[in-house]
Amino acid sequence: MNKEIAVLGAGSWGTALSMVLVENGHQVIIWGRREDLVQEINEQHTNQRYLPNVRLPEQLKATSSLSEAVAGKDVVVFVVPSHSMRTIAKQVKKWIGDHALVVHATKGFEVGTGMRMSQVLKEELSEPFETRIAALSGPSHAEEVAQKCPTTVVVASSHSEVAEEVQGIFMNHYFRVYTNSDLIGVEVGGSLKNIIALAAGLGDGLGIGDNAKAALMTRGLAEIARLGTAMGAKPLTFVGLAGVGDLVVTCTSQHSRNWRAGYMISQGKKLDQVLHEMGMVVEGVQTTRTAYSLAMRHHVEMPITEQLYAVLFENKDPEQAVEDLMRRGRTSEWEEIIRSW
Ligand SMILES: NC(=O)C1=CN([C@@H]2O[C@H](COP(=O)(O)OP(=O)(O)OC[C@H]3O[C@@H](n4cnc5c(N)ncnc54)[C@H](O)[C@@H]3O)[C@@H](O)[C@H]2O)C=CC1
Ligand SMILES: O=C(CO)COP(=O)(O)O
Repeated sequence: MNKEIAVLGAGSWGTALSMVLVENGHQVIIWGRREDLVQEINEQHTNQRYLPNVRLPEQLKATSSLSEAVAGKDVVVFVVPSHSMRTIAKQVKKWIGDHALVVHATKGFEVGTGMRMSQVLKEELSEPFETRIAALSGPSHAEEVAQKCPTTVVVASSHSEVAEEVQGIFMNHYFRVYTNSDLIGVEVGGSLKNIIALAAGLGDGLGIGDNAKAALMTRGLAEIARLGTAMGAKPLTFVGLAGVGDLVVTCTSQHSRNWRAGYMISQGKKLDQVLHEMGMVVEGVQTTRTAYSLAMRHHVEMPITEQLYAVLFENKDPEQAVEDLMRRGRTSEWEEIIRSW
């Protein structure tokens, strides 16, 4: 059945997801902060800054009013950067109808608390949304979804009927949606892969080779799974779309902002300059900070994250970071993961 849907966040991902939803016959309104962007979407049917050279469907409406966006909607999709999730949730809670489904497609944790996005939403929206929150994640660059390239994602909720309802709303012939009951694993996998993508971009820029990149991805997955399981995730989730799937695409795609940020740092650019030049959200930077402290809180080793933290925030020489990773003490490949099962 067709739904009335609000998409909050008119960046690349919010715009691409809105296109999917319009394609599926839903009535979609996208909320953006900037009036000029809202006007561009409504009048030119483009979003040149965040999704260049894409023609948006004329049925897609945009607004800069949060109340207009969410009031009376069947589904509210949050696609704002993680740093603004709580503020936006606080602002909209008085307008979201009691019957609405809440979905988020954001990859990251709340800075300071280390909370997952569904936890932030639960805390802000409270009853009666406790059971009606789902997370959408997986290997899905907005640029390719907007071109209708075959894409698979996963929607997770602790309530299977919620995940299945969201699956039905988003799924179509080029956007295949799987369900998963492991909300923690899906959110943690989608967030932590950005750290490894940054490291992969750095490694590629330093020219450390394909063997090293395969090592970063594989050992990266091991540390993602280690922290994830310590946080309550199911290990199998990390070999699924929100784990290895998203890790592969983000470490290898030309579209990845996290990979590009790592590459630019390897060329000697300072972090501030990289973020300024990118002009888009690079979630992996703050996620590195958060994962670094979550690893301490949960007493798990995350050697790649620790080295990236030192490069990003303590001015460590990236080549030294690679050397230090290679000189770590001997260990067994599966020891820690098996211990955490
Ligand atoms: N771009 C992609 O291919 C994908 C992105 N994501 C995730 O989606 C989330 C959003 O990313 P994108 O749309 O790519 O970002 P983007 O960089 O393309 O756009 C960011 C949007 O957020 C808005 N924004 C920035 N600060 C804000 C604030 N304080 N309050 C409200 N809005 C604010 C900007 O105006 C802009 O509309 C991120 O967590 C990202 O990791 C997930 C899957 C794919
Ligand atoms: O999460 C993404 C693809 O699945 C987008 O990654 P970037 O933010 O690195 O572009």
